[in-house]
Amino acid sequence: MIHTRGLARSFKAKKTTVEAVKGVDIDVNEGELVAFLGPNGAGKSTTLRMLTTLLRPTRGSARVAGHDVLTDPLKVRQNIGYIGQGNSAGHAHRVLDELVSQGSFYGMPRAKARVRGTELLAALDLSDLAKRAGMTLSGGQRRRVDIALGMMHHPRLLFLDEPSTGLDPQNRANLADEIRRLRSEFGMTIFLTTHYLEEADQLAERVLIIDHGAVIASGTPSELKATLAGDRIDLGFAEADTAATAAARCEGFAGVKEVTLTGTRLNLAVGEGESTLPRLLRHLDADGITVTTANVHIPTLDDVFLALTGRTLRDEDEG
Ligand SMILES: Nc1ncnc2c1ncn2[C@@H]1O[C@H](COP(=O)(O)OP(=O)(O)OP(=O)(O)O)[C@@H](O)[C@H]1O
Repeated sequence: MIHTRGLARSFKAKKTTVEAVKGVDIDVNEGELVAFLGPNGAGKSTTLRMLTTLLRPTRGSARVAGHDVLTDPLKVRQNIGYIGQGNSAGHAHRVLDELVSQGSFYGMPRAKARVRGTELLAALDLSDLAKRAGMTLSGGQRRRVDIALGMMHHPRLLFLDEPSTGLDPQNRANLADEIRRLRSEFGMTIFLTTHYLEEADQLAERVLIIDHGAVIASGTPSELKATLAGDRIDLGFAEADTAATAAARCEGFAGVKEVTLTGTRLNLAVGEGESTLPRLLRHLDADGITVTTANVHIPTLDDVFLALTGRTLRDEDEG
């Protein structure tokens, strides 16, 4: 559904050149729900704008929904839906009329567009809002109307650029349900960008992580966490000496991959945290070593990002 090779885009800004996207290879199969995750400025929107034919690549190639973005941009547009950022500015038109206009834009007769619009509003639980002016809607309602707009022409592939930015957690969760439903009811392929870790983790079947214009990892959230981060155990001791003795005992213990000693604390990289911890505690206890605190840390996608880049996405996530 999406296949890019060496796709790149640079921008000339004053005397410097910004390499926003540095030659990415992306493959998304029909029916997949993929999240493109990365910090601000990583190159997500630039990639999306190239895939949706809004921006010309500097180098490389991209086939989207079966057509080449450079030689057949019109065909690409006819087969995709694009829901960009910041569509939520007020619209004076009524919601259903907006949908009908969108359908007309794609060459649908008005009567047909009205039927399609009514169907979509029902499918997205928006029928009650059909006669409301766009500008009177809440942020969450507006995003769902934006999705309906993007789906008027029956696209097989939907692009969503930061769909939940600016929404409160409740509306973000509702939108996630909606996106899952689009997948299951309409069998759509969905490619969304996000800098919300939880959203990528819970919603996407596959996550592509982008940083400084390059794709640095691709996999299911659990694959990425297992291969790139792994479980950790944190142990606390009353004295630094005890911690040092415990560190020596933990080296080479079954399931322990790495031991880091910091003062009175030990941090262990382990295969399977929840099953290793009780065995480890019994082992240390048998040697007369008293552990004062113990925690198992199951990795998040932020730990994956940290392992790959040495930086955290968490600060971005608060925004
Ligand atoms: N028109 C432009 N002129 C100059 N630089 C640009 C332009 N558009 C994007 N950039 C730069 O390209 C880089 C990637 O930007 P992009 O908007 O693709 O990032 P992003 O991952 O979508 O970030 P965000 O999460 O903030 O939307 C950034 O350094 C940005 O400043």
